[in-house]
Amino acid sequence: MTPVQASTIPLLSEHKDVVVEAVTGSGKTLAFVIPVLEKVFKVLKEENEGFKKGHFGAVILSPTKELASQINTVFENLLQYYPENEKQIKTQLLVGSLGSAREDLHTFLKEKPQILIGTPGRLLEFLSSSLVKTSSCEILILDEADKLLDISFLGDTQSIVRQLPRQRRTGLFSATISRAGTDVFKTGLSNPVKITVRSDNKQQSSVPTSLGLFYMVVKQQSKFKLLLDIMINYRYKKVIVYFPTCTSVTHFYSMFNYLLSKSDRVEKDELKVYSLHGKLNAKPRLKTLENFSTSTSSKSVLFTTDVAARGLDIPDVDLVLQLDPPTDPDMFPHRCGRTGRANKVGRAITFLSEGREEDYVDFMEVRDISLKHLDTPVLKDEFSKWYDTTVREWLFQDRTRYDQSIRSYVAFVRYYSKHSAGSIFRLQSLDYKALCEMYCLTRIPKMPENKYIEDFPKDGWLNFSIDFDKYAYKDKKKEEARLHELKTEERKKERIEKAKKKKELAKKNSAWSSKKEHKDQLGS
Ligand SMILES: Nc1ncnc2c1ncn2[C@@H]1O[C@H](COP(=O)(O)OP(=O)(O)OP(=O)(O)O)[C@@H](O)[C@H]1O
Repeated sequence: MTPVQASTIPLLSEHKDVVVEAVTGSGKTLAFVIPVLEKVFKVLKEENEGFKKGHFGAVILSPTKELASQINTVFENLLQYYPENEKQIKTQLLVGSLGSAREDLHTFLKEKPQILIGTPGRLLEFLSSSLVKTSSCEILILDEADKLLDISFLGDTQSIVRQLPRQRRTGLFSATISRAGTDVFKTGLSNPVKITVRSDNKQQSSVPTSLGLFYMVVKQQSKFKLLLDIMINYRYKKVIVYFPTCTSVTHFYSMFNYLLSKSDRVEKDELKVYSLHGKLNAKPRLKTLENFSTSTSSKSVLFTTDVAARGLDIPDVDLVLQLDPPTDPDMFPHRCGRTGRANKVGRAITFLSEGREEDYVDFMEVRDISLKHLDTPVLKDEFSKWYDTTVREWLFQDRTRYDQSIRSYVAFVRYYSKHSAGSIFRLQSLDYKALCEMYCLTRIPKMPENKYIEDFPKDGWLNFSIDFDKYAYKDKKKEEARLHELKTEERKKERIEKAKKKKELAKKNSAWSSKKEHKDQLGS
């Protein structure tokens, strides 16, 4: 057993509620999976009939579908070794958009699972059915409990807690549970034992010693270029890259694939890219995660957002790279903790934009997270030129890409304004022109934040311009609509121009005729 398992399993299996804080990758999942199995096993042994129809014995709550699915897999892996002659223990995964709530209910009544694993929204919907009886529930687990108790989930989590019997065990788990403060008691804990497992390095509170935390100071416009350079030139095998928003994942995923296809420094299929974010449906999300986890390419990289920051246990990730720090500093150790798990060595590198963002290092130090400086690799001129040309080539192939760039840029500015460390990540200090360059924009989009831009270029145009009238969509229907709109616009302009000319002429004529009239009057 790992230390957290050795401390937690005996307590939770017996009669204690627990609040467990242990570094990322320290084995918290098995620390609750085993007690849950023991509790269910006891009921099956002691009561001949087992659980009555519509009843279940345990609930495990997780903030994301991916994590819920992973926990379900850990149960399934263990249950493979469960004796066949015993009454079978079954689990059911309850997460939104995998199937309908009705289908979930149907499966529950048919399969009679004793352990329910799900996300708060779907679980709440499920429990609201009169066919589901909660009175036999023996144990409730909140994995990533501080997240489940934050503002986004608290309402649902508490509604679930209220529906379960008071006489039950409760276990709260997270690498950052302290952040939840006294909110932990909103889960109906009774006399809990707090278990804390820190890293050997006393200075790091929530990440293990095997995980090296680094930062690089990078020019805003070079971030993605640098990422590509690192992916091509360094020997990392499995990498997770955190992007600020869902739109930026989509945008850079497409761009990255194009750059790879055009690069003569990467063999075909040598480097495989995956994308995962919260705006994708549950099925493709889970599939992507599985494909990335089992990828056999010599290098694999997952572009994602905070949706894949907590709890995910993907084997052999050796680098986590953050293009920008998360808006919530509590997310930082979770993102980094996707590598350096279970005593394996891992590295997490965070890009900080040159200037004020460098203060983030001291800010994290106060939170017991020490980041070491790494020299930023120098990009070769030849590579840089190739990158710029290839990116423009990609951009001009389809106008949709430009629209996407604008959306990503705007979403980034919104994201930036949400940083809880507002004195470091200031909208006033953002280098908007460099940001436009990174997001492949030739013109600064109209936004209220433009007031912070010194030397605002004429009409917002940056170093190169595009003839937007000729910039086409690849999609035929979209292009037809654009051309139609363009024509309508041209006609409208012509009409306005004509009307203007007519008015001017009328004015001229009236001036002339009134002058003539005046002269005539003088003459007479
Ligand atoms: N007793 C053990 N011996 C060896 N490996 C273990 C043991 N317990 C767990 N592991 C492995 O350690 C890895 C990390 O475990 P787990 O995902 O439970 O970590 P965690 O503490 O929940 O991390 P996080 O805070 O990121 O959610 C897993 O791959 C798991 O299989």
